[in-house]
Amino acid sequence: MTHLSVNLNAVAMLRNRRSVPWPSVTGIARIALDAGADGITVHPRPDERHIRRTDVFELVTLLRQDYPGREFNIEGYPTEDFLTLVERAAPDQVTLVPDDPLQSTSDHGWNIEANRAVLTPAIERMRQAGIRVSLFINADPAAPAAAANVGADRVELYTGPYGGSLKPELQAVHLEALRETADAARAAGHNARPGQGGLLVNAGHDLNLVNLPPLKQAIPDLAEVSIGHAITADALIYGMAETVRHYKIACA
Ligand SMILES: CC(=O)[C@@H](O)[C@H](O)COP(=O)(O)O
Ligand SMILES: NCC(=O)COP(=O)(O)O
Repeated sequence: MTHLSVNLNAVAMLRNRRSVPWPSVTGIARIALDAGADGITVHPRPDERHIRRTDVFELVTLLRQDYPGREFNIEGYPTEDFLTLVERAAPDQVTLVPDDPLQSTSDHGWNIEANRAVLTPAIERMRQAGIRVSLFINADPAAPAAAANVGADRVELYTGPYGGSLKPELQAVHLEALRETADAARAAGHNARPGQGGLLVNAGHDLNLVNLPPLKQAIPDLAEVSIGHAITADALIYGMAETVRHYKIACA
């Protein structure tokens, strides 16, 4: 089974249109968790355009008090501010993403070799705090070995090119590259940490109910998907609880 982590960025963005506290980010999180979501993901950006620092702490309190065992995943670029926020919130997982603060959304994974000096101490610091580290990577079979070498526990496949491509033949090419990268991750983990198992693989960006099943078929041992944009869009039609139940079936 693949874990479903519901990303609440888009819910926070809707709330932030006005100076009122609704839709409530923690309220929607509760509905998603009651419907069976395995975890919650947020990507607090420096300008707080959607998730605010206060949301991070309210969500961690909600999860720890009322949903023990469900996972909290925080995504972001490893600035000092971000790493301090993550240490204070103590999520289960941090996903390091190479986003420029001005970027409108995530559109690529790490060039790990070129960013070794940024990543190695950040990963070590997060692991010292007892937080699992995942690195956001492109569909590139060389990336998982590099991720294992800088100490990451997992990789998250950037699925934007796959999820966003509307031509089936192009989508098939992207899917094959994702499959090859997941194969490389299993091998990379074994090589970097003999006896401790492969590097687990997460995936996210522009996944939805149509493109998730073929991804699951290509990568049956996919550990986790984090999905926000499509879940929020589907929730406008079906409601959050019903939408989460549909995605849980796709993750089974
Ligand atoms: C890291 C990642 O894949 C992103 O999907 C991100 O969480 C989305 O960020 P925005 O919601 O700000 O577009
Ligand atoms: N890590 C990807 C994520 O959290 C959500 O991406 P999207 O579904 O909003 O594109």
